[in-house]
Amino acid sequence: MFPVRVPVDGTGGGREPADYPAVDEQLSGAHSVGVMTRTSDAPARMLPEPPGLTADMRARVADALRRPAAQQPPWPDPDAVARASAALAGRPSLTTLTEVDRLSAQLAAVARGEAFLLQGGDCAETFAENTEAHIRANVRTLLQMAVVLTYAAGIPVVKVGRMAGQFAKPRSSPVDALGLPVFRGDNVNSLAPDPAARTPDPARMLRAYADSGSTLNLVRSLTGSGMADLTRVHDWNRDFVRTSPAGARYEALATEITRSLRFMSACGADHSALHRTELFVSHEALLLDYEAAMLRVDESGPESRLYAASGHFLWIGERTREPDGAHIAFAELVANPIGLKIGPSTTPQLAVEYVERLDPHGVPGRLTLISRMGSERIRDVLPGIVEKVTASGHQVVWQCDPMHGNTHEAPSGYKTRRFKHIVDEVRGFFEVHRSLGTHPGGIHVELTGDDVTECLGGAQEISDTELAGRYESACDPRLNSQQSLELAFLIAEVLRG
Ligand SMILES: O=C[C@H](O)[C@H](O)COP(=O)(O)O
Ligand SMILES: C=C(OP(=O)(O)O)C(=O)O
Repeated sequence: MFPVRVPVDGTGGGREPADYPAVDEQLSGAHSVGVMTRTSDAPARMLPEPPGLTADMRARVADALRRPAAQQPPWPDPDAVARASAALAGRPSLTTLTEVDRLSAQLAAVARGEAFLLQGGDCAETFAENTEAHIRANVRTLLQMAVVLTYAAGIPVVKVGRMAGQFAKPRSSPVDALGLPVFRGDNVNSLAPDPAARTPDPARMLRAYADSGSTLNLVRSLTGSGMADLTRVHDWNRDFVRTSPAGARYEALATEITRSLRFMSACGADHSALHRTELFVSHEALLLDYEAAMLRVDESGPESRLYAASGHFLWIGERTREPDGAHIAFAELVANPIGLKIGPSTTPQLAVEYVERLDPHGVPGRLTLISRMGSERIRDVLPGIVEKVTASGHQVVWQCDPMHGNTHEAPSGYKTRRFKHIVDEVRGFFEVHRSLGTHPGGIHVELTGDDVTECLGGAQEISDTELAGRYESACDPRLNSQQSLELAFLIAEVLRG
């Protein structure tokens, strides 16, 4: 057993790191089954260990989880958390280390400048929206974008969905505009504006696990079969070009892709890669009770390896990247490739510290630095970081999240983002890398294949008064399917110079 201490921070209850007892103190009684230890003022829960955990792993996990953790829910009933964690720990892994290693190899290629990373999906997945239609639409949009980018970049595109686990959200305030406890994602509480529904309920973690499993099942099936067929995906893009108000601009590129596909077909090229693909899944490693319960040990190789079986790629968010905190320490533990969001307050020195911590062995692609600076800051802040990290010798993946630094409140009261700011941040990202001779490795976007009205502008010219029409995000505004495709075509133009 190892203890999980989940302190709450300013957004959930307020405890100082100094309040946490030393790990040895927490470990007392650690080996009795089902134990929950408590100190006078804070609960320490005991988690069942994954089979195969070595003594060294146990010590490192315990060390990580005793650290202060921001953005954790104020669970009202620690016993219920312990029960949910124990149930999760006994469930099958959602992902295998073989899959995770395959993604790592592909990210190494991105870090070397030989591939491009496309990552996208909902801001927050929800149980209600976890339908076949929604998942299909998101997968389809990612595949459509990937075809355009692959053609324009002339290198493979590694595809990663924000899906099958993106159920926990960090928030700016512990209460919402109604004075209710804020919605923290469906694996914590419910979006319904009701005090009971907003009370954190650990049983939701089991539902999140089950929903992640069913999403993954569909994703594996869709991408392994007809849906990923290149000709079919390109036909959808031709529909976009035909129907989008911006279509004329992209017609020439779409026609070039059509010709290339015809050429390949005429040559008899019928490689399986033209008919299927692999879409990996990712989420923010935010909710430590869930992530710790989903740790698994893979004993198939010469050495046992600890990995997060909740997804393929996990990232640490802007609000939880405290260097001495639990989230960074958790990321250090696992064999999965890791992403780290870096906002405009990140200094080059701090970026290098993160890189040394999270990529101690200098493995290309082990770490993806996801800049989310905002369109106004990226050209000033990113160059110093790229220069210093490059000089450190580590080969990271440089990825641009053009969403999170460009959020504002519209006069209508909706949280939104302007398409032109999103495009401008992506352009800034490419400019910075071009001027430094480094590889602009990829993009990370909140999107949906549904026809929502959450971001302003784009060729559809969504206006403030239209936001209310289909504003369906449970948290932040996403690009809709047309805006996503438009972004892909615009990036294709940039890639082709
Ligand atoms: O997705 C990112 C964050 O969870 C989100 O921007 C926080 O939103 P808030 O400021 O409404 O809490
Ligand atoms: C919370 C997120 O982003 P950030 O940590 O960059 O704010 C997110 O990508 O869901």
